[in-house]
Amino acid sequence: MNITVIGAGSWGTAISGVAAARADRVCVWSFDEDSTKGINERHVNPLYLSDYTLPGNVSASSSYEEALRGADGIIVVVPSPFLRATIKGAAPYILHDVPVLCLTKGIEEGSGKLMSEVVAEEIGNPGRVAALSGPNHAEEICKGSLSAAVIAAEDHDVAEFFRSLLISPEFRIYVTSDMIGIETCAAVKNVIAIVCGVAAGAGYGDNTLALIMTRGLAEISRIVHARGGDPMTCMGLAGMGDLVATCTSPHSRNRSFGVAFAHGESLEDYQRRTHMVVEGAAAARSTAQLARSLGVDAPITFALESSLYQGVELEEALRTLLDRIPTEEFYGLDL
Ligand SMILES: NC(=O)C1=CN([C@@H]2O[C@H](COP(=O)(O)OP(=O)(O)OC[C@H]3O[C@@H](n4cnc5c(N)ncnc54)[C@H](O)[C@@H]3O)[C@@H](O)[C@H]2O)C=CC1
Ligand SMILES: O=C(CO)COP(=O)(O)O
Repeated sequence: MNITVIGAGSWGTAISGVAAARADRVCVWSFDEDSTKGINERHVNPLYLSDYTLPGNVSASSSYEEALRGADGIIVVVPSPFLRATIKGAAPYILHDVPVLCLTKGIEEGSGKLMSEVVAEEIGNPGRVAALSGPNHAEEICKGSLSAAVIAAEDHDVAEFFRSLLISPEFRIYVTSDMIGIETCAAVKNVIAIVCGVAAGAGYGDNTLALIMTRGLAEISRIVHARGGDPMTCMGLAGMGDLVATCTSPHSRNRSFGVAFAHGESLEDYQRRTHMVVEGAAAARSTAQLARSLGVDAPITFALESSLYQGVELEEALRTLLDRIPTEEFYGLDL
């Protein structure tokens, strides 16, 4: 079986190694020529997870045509800001019935579309597109550290195809049909993780962290419900599981950026310094747009959006949050 992974960042590199255990051949499409060269010559991606040696049946290419030739299954894992353009470029080489699994976490700005919806729009035949999410820091997955994820698909056979490709004793994979739920959780938890980082950077304690995570989960649930997903999904791996991992882990780029932002570093400087994506920064804007269009109250997201993009000082954004009068613990959804 031949698998193509589109995207050679940290998660693309780690998932290539996971897929290589069952596939005969894995070919990674990489935007960066240095990654392509490193993987083909030394089985190492010099830009991401550079201390991880990929299995010998993983190769790389910067050509869509070459990377996608003969693919029996495709995994898409490019950061959300580049997803549509990348899939548009790859689409002519993707056959109509090949199953596709989307690992990107985000919401498209402007359209409010989920990542699998963007992929399906560009390649057609939406029933063959699935999504995977969960608490899965690439740094731990590539070391075989015990983890779990959930795959969502409309078509159970598509979910099973990818589950049997990726499952192992170290990587437990559950399935669900709630694509909206898991993909919305995946995008919005990154926003909440930045705010947790901001609070930690500003000197707040663990009670505050728990407060932001819990009210963040309520915010995510309201958006999932309004978008047509199942709020119970928020209690699972893609919801609470990933929220806990991202809001507390030193591996999280979103949390780390929040800490740096509280200390005065700009988003641009942080991304240049780390050359990694901070998905929650893009998601703060796209989630806020989506919440407004759905008429959902999303105060934590609105506060981050205002200080990242509308020139509102961080202290003022936090004060706006704290000035809210606590009322009913749950509102706006049928939990
Ligand atoms: N890193 C992780 O542990 C996890 C990441 N994810 C998600 O996976 C997705 C990919 O993230 P990472 O692999 O972490 O990325 P990364 O931050 O490690 O790397 C950035 C990637 O963007 C690529 N890139 C830069 N400019 C580009 C362009 N113009 N067009 C196309 N690609 C370009 C780079 O080549 C590189 O592959 C994100 O949505 C992220 O939220 C999900 C679970 C775990
Ligand atoms: O989604 C992730 C872990 O599940 C990765 O989170 P960060 O992008 O914050 O590192």
